[in-house]
Amino acid sequence: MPLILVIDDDRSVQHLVTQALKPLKAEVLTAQSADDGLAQIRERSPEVVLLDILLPETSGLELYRRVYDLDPKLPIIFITSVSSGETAIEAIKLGAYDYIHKPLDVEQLRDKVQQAVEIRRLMHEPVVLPDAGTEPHEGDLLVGNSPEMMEVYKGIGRVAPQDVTVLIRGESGTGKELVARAIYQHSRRANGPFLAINCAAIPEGLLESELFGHEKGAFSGAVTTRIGKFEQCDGGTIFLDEIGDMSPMLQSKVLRLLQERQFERVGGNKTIRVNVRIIAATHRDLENMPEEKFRSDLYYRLNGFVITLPPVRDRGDDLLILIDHFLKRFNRELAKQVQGLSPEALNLMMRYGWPGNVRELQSILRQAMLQSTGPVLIADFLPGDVRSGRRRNGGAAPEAGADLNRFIRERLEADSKDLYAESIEFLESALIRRVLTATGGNQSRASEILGIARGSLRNKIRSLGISIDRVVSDSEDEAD
Ligand SMILES: Nc1ncnc2c1ncn2[C@@H]1O[C@H](COP(=O)(O)OP(=O)(O)OP(=O)(O)O)[C@@H](O)[C@H]1O
Repeated sequence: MPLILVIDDDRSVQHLVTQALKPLKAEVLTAQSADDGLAQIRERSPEVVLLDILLPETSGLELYRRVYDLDPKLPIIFITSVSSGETAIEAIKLGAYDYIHKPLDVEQLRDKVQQAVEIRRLMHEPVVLPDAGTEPHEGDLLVGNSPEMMEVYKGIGRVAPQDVTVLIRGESGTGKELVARAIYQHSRRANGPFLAINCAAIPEGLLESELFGHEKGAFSGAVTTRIGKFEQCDGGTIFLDEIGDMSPMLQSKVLRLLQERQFERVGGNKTIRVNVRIIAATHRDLENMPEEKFRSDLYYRLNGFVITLPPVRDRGDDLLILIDHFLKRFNRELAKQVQGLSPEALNLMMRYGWPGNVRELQSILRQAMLQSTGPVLIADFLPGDVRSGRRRNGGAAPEAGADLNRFIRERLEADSKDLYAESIEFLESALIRRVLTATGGNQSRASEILGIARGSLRNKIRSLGISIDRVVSDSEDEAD
């Protein structure tokens, strides 16, 4: 339950905030003076503070500085009136999270508080890299020790202390946000601010102003100047999630920021210089997007350091480790005593393609555990998609990327008598599909890469029953 503190001498504001935040199931603390507010911050450690900018005796800005000294990463939302708008801008420049005008709009208040709670979680909740199998007492553990995940941990370790831009790639739910947080927390900017923007979630027209701010009167509705996230995050780290969904016009503004560290607010002509580290993420295949969708110069600029998260179906036995990890966690959280999965349930989980990756695994296990009554989780509690053995992610991809170990294990369980030939065929099929995906179905290019004659590639494609159209359309689906 989030803990929110309101510091305002006006009891009607305290009451309104308490009522407004009820749907968030938040506990709301109230303070009428600066001293009371500071005392509660020390004693109760709220997650977000709503602070009246016009407090009697102390100015809100002065109190902000004192709160900042106590906890520089505590998100503060100022409650302002139109007449105190300039002070609010000042506060944002000093690093306050946001501000909201009186009379308070309940929906807007709820949204801002929710976002602030999330930002606090991203900044404070530690991401722990695996270390000799110990489970941390707090925070999120990055689970898995497949070679692909080892590369990810190595990448985080290598890039975090360097002050460079990072691009995190991977399908939805593979842990890109977790990796971004880990980089931030292990960086030299760990004590500075961290802000996250999902570029796909904000309408195109609003994103520019959200990121770069705007001047008063820049467009109808711009009644006051607004400080954008880049300016607010000066000295810190910004996580641009789903950067592949950003419009080309904004891409060029981001490119300039990366190259020259400067920009102008919307409708402004004053050049503003900032020092922000960008961590970007995408599930899209940026290099194969047409120029009018994603600028290649930005792609090359972002591509300096890339961390690629593999899909769960390509992580081999990591799936078992992830299942074990979430079983333990949900046993704790849901007060259950599930010890494991029945062989049938486990087999179905291993065969499933996990298109939603770790996030989907988490939610399926949680749902199943909520329903389970005994110590063993049986297949009946798994959703239809998993039970039906459908792979849901387009047919070719799991086969192309599937794990050899898992294949061998399944064939051993099936008591195969031709495992050598079956495994070679499996490998050949996966390899050829993968290379054809990379070349967009171009067989000449694929035969060059593979180092085999075009004729023998054609024969293999035929004998292995590979459909070029299918491979290409599946790779396009993945990019969508
Ligand atoms: N290796 C991992 N170990 C433990 N938990 C993980 C791992 N990877 C992801 N998770 C968990 O899975 C969920 C999804 O992760 P996250 O939000 O980082 O994915 P994402 O790639 O950013 O997703 P999207 O592209 O949809 O935004 C989170 O709850 C995260 O904590």
